[in-house]
Amino acid sequence: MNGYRDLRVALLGCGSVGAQVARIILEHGDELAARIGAKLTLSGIAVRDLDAPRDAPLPRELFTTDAEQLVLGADIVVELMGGVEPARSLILRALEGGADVVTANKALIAAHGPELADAAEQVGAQLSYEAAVAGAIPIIRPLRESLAGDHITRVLGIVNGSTNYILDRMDRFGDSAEDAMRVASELGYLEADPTLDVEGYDAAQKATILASIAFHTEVPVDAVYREGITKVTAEQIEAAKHAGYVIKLLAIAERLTASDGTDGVSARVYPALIRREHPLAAVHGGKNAVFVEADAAGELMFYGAGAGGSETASAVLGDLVSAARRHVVGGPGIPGSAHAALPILPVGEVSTSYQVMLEVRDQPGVLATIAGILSEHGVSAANVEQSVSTRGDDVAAGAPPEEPETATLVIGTHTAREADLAATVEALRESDAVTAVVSVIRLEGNS
Ligand SMILES: NC(=O)c1ccc[n+]([C@@H]2O[C@H](COP(=O)([O-])OP(=O)(O)OC[C@H]3O[C@@H](n4cnc5c(N)ncnc54)[C@H](O)[C@@H]3O)[C@@H](O)[C@H]2O)c1
Ligand SMILES: N[C@@H](CCO)C(=O)O
Ligand code: NA
Repeated sequence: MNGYRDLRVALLGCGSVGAQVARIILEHGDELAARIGAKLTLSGIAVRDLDAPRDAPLPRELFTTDAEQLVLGADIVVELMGGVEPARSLILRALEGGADVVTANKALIAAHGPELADAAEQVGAQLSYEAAVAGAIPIIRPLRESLAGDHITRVLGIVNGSTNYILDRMDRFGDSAEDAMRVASELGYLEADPTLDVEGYDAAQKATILASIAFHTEVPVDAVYREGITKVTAEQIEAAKHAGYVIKLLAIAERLTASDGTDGVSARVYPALIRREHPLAAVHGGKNAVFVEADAAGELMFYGAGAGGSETASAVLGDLVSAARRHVVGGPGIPGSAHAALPILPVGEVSTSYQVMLEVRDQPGVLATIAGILSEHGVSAANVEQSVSTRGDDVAAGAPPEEPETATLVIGTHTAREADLAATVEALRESDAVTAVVSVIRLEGNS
């Protein structure tokens, strides 16, 4: 286009997201050039197989299998291959050469974010990764820029679409965990290794990134406490519904004061109860949402598509336009920010409340014993409900009760320190009054 200088964009990877990014650059080149003040020229697309089918019609002459060479001549490198290597080495090479880098690679940023941010800062280049958390949803830039003058206290995210889809099916259609997982798999919602989704690894990577940005602190992914959804049962979902809650897999980043007065950060992922009136409870299907609490702004929620080729490409293009604008107007990239360097506190320091489902001996004195165990640990019950008794079933079946008759109790606690709650559950497990701890789930989202 006349009057505009060219900015050479090297695209690494041409899968679901990469093909859409290339398509948008080619289809909307004129409009993008007008917004940027320079023309984005795709200098090449690094692929593994030159002849593989693509999700968009793209000129074959753009493809190359030589990613290293492609990176060398680029002004901006867009990495959409995924995985740690060779993505990490290629990005380092690009940054060392002064190119700006845009990536959607959550696994890489979670594991090597500080190293890459340092490399970018050394040369005044820009490293951006809006698409790495919650896909299309603008959340990195709002945390980093729009809320830069506020004090963020907590971030609660539904940042894994496939597990949200599974839990939502169980809640809304009464699916068993196995059936919901099978449908999610058939629809292609799960990662190639579904463990990444259902055991919470993907959400933990995103929690690391959210916590690091929100609290200006390096939060290693290994420091994120993590539980997945594989132990969530249809019975738990039913009990939650009955009590006015929904179960969501949450990635939580929170400012905390530990019991010894230390100010720190907690990053954690687990399935938790959320009140059905909470905005996060209305996040259905494979959608994502991030709920942010900040001192001045109050409560904010960012909602939308956490995955999908063109949806994720939207976030990549936003970063690409921002990097390109910087080439036009000059100035260094936005540096990483880890100046607060807060300690990462263990999950035991978190304040939360538990809902515990117990199978107990159905005999006098049991409730008093359980109340005693709670109070010994400084935990108080907010509500206790006896939901089921096996006595009627045994009699109806005419079977002599070989096992002692039992009842199911659901106890909701008031807020307490996680360590005290966990110790309470252990003591309950060991008590003669309790025949089984059926399930334990935390309650989140209260102010
Ligand atoms: N798909 C989504 O909805 C989504 C959402 C958010 C973030 N992301 C992230 O975006 C990135 C890309 O995801 P995707 O869904 O497009 O993956 P994909 O598997 O569809 O595409 C990746 C492509 O990169 C190619 N590739 C891998 N290694 C390569 C190499 N060494 N040289 C050349 N090509 C190579 C693969 O052959 C493949 O075509 C990942 O980091 C992913 O985590 C994806
Ligand atoms: N497996 C991820 C893809 C998007 O990062 C999800 O289910 O949300
Ligand atoms: Na995003």
